[in-house]
Amino acid sequence: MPQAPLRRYDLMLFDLDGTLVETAPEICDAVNDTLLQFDLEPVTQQQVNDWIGHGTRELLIQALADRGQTSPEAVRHSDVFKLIEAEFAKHYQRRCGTRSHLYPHVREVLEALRAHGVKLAVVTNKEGRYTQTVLDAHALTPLFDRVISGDTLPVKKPNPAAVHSCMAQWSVPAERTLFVGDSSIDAATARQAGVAIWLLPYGYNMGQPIEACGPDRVIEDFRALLSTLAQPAWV
Ligand SMILES: O=C(O)COP(=O)(O)O
Repeated sequence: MPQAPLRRYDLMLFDLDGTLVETAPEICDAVNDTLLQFDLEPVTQQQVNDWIGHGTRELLIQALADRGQTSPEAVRHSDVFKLIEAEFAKHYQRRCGTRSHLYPHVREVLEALRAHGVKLAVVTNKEGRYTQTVLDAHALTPLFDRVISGDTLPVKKPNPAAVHSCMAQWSVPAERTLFVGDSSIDAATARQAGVAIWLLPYGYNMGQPIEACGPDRVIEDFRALLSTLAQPAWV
């Protein structure tokens, strides 16, 4: 009889920005390219870091509201926003891959998890057009079985729909599913889905300490995920 593979989880879901890839520097570049084009003052890297989490479109709205001294709501409903967003998309496309990089050991760990038969998915609030650009810039697309972006489903994180959808696709129960992220949004998503959550401390958590999110584990090093491969299902 073939032996069941030794692994604690059958499905792992990964946040993108701040978990797999450090993206903030080039997002900041693309935002500031856009602001400059529309005669607005630049924003700082720290502001951009703290705005990451609700999607790149939302981040652009925050930046425009901050620089234009208006509310995000006013930006969202302004006639010119569509035009500015289209320009931003061009800048981001151009900047993507110039100052982003995979965090240490990400590729080797994902490859090892795949080799052990773990299903891997990206669950990000980044819009699909930008997610694809980042994944392609770092040759990550072939490593994932599924990618769910902020606009793939009618709802985004912290709604647990993306997690439930992946669990249903491969018939994996909650106790065999792990979410890996960097923010309170990821923690809330995992909790609402009833799955375990491990957080990396080096990403973007809107300026808050990661321990405050109450994760099952904080892992300093991506290689900690490999420990799940040495465990039988009942651990
Ligand atoms: O683009 C964002 O703001 C968030 O992206 P993330 O969900 O991958 O952290």
